[in-house]
Order: sequence, then C-alpha cells, then structure tokens
Amino acid sequence: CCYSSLQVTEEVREHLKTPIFDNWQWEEAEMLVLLQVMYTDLDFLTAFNIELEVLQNFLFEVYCHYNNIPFHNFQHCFCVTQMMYGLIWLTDLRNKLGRIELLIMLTSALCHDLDHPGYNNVYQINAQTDLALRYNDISPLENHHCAVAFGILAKPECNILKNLTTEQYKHIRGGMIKCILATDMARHNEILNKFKVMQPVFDFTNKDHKEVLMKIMVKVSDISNEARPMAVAEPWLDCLLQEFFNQSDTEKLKGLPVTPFMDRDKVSKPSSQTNFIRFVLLPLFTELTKLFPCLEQHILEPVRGALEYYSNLERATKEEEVTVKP
Ligand SMILES: COc1ccc(NC(=O)[C@H](C)Nc2nc3c(cnn3-c3ccccc3C)c(=O)[nH]2)cc1
Ligand SMILES: [Zn+2]
Repeated sequence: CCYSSLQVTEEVREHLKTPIFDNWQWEEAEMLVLLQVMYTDLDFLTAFNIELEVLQNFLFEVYCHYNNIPFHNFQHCFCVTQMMYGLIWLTDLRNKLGRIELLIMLTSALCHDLDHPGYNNVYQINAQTDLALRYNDISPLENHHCAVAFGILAKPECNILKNLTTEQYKHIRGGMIKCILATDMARHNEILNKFKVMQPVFDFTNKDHKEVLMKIMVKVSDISNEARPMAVAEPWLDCLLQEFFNQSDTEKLKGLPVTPFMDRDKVSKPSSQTNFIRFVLLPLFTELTKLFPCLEQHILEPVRGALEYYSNLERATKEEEVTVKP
C-alpha cells in the first residue's frame, strides 16, 4: 500500500520539484511512484479524500493507455507532469491558486496525450480517420485524449474524484477539458495572445485570468523539453523527429499532403529547432516569466542556451555544406 511513497528519499523529492529532473535515469515503474509522490506532496489525497489505492489504480490505468511510440509515450506524459509539478512549486502557485486548480493542472498534464497514435491532427483530418470523423476535424487528438481520461475516471476503482461534491467534479471536469483541448498547437497564438493582454493586469481572483493561466501552464509544460539540460532535451528531439518521419513516410505512401517540417528529406534538425525556439518557445516562456520573474533562471536561461546550441549547430552544418560542395 503506502510503502512505495516511503521508498523515495528526501533528496529525490526535492529534485522532483526542479526542471533539471532527468527522466532518462528512471524506469517507468519508478515514474509511477514519483507521480504518486507528486499527488501526495501537494496534499491532494487529504484535500480531496482520495484513497491511495484508487490513486495507484488511476496512475497505472493512465500508464496503460499511453502507447509505445517514439515521442508521445508515457515518458513524455511523465516529463510534462513533472515540469508542471516543478512550475507549481517554483512559482509558489500553491499560495496563489486554489488546490482544485492545482489538481486540474497536474491531472491535465498527466492525461493530456492519452492514447496518442503518433500521427498528428493534420494527418487525422487528411486521412479521414475514425477520430477525425468522430470529432468533426475539431482538435480530434485532444478531444480523444480528454475522452480517454474521463473513460478511466468512470471506472470506480480508478476514480480519484469519487469523493468530491458534484459541483467540485463539474469544476474539475470543465477545467481539464479546457486545459487538455488547449494543448492543440493550432490554437497556440489564440491562447498566447489572450495571456499577453491579461499578463500586465493579471488578477488571481479573476476566473477568466485563472483559466488562461492554467492553459498556459499546461502548454508550457507540454513543449518544455528545451528548458531541461541538453543531455536530457536533445534525445527528445530525436524521438520527436522519429515520430514525425514515421508520419511523413506514411503520408507519402498514402499520397497524402506531407508537412514540410516532418519530411525526412527536407528537415534539418538544427534549423527546425532554432525556428521553434525563436518563434514558439521564447515568446511563450518570456510571457510567463513576466508574471513569475523567478522562472527566468529556471526555464528562460536554459532555453536561450538551447537556442545558442542549435544556432551554432546550424552554422556549423551550413559551413560544412559549403566546404563539402566545391
Ligand atoms: C504552431 O504549431 C507548431 C509549431 C511548431 C511545431 N514543431 C516544430 O516546429 C518542430 C518540429 N520542433 C519541435 N516541436 C516540439 C518540441 C516539443 N514539442 N513539440 C511538439 C510536438 C508535437 C506537436 C507540436 C509540437 C510543438 C520541440 O522541442 N521542437 C509543431 C507545431
Ligand atoms: Zn504532449
């Protein structure tokens, strides 16, 4: 029963609250224990009357519903949840948001890519898959991830929300649906622009402000690999490109449109990453850091370092191309 959370040393518990946590050092079974520690250390079990065994069933069921694909697997789920956990402690969000908002953010991070097939929304829509049909081309993957999450919560032995009031349950369900659907990168600018307007006058008692912040926190956690040490981050980009190349190979075989940044014949790893960091990551992380200045050293600095690393790599490969071609 509770022996597993005792196995985790105080040092690991503290390390778990930092963005430099290295997922590659841990087995998936150990990650399940670490996820349990996150829920217990945020006092969710006492606050929401969650039985430890129900939490363990829930976490195991979530683990079973992630697929063995190169990037959107259980390790990604763990990384996103661990980053969210670290951000909650670093920004001192426990004293700025209610515990129910924290539960929504952590559980949304945990469930945000459930049963991901390794083929993105563009593929789902172009190939007219069952998911695209079921969700009318509207964020088919994110709708599916969320539906699978509540399918798991519908099982009594996994329902960590079973001892909450109906009103609390509705609040959590509404919050999770908004946060998980917000991870569709097609909506990136829509959500970031809303946050940019609110940030200078942010009000932690304003419902709309809190809602956008929660979406931003899940989005930041979701694409935050480059905020980790290079030794941790770089393998993730290889995994991501492997998944993207699988998709573009399939698209070519099926005569479907091929997304340029997924085409193994077109993608240059360094330049695609410098663009991603410059135009997607830095604007997003900069905006969040304006609200929580302490994040500058923890996530903004490492991302600037990553931009430096990939820019140098880009320059080196360009120079090498010039010298090789006479
Ligand atoms: C606006 O929608 C976008 C924008 C950018 C991208 N992806 C990229 O630019 C490339 C492939 N790089 C990239 N993409 C990444 C990273 C982390 N998550 N992530 C990702 C994965 C799946 C779907 C979307 C994204 C951004 C990362 O470190 N790099 C994908 C979708
Ligand atoms: Zn994700």
